[in-house]
Amino acid sequence: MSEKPRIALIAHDKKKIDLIMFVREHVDVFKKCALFATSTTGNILREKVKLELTSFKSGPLGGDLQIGSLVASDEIDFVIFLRDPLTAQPHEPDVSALLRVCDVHNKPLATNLATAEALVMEIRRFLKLSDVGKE
Ligand SMILES: O=C(CO)COP(=O)(O)O
Repeated sequence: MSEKPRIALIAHDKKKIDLIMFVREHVDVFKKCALFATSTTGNILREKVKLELTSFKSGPLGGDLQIGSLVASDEIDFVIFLRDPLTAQPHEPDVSALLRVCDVHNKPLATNLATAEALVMEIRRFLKLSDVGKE
């Protein structure tokens, strides 16, 4: 892992509120990381949590593939992708491609909140941050 963990944050529309609440809860961690996001997810996190992120195109317009490309070139360490398993996505092939490339390159990937919590615990340990002072 690089000195500053590099994390991609993505959420499908029905999961965006869950992601905002999750990121708020662990904002002390996320502030110490380099963050990447798809367009709408990034805009919402910037507005609601005041985080700095590098954002790419919206998922349906190729953003998942752009993030997948960073995973393939080892420019991302963790992916938190709260996907909506109950709604058909027009860009499902792109979603699958991103999940696949994470497996190909053995990148930690959380697709639900329970796993995202486990990933953040690991990042806290890496950053030597306790969870006592978290918001
Ligand atoms: O669709 C997405 C992931 O597949 C997310 O894209 P947005 O962040 O632009 O909504």
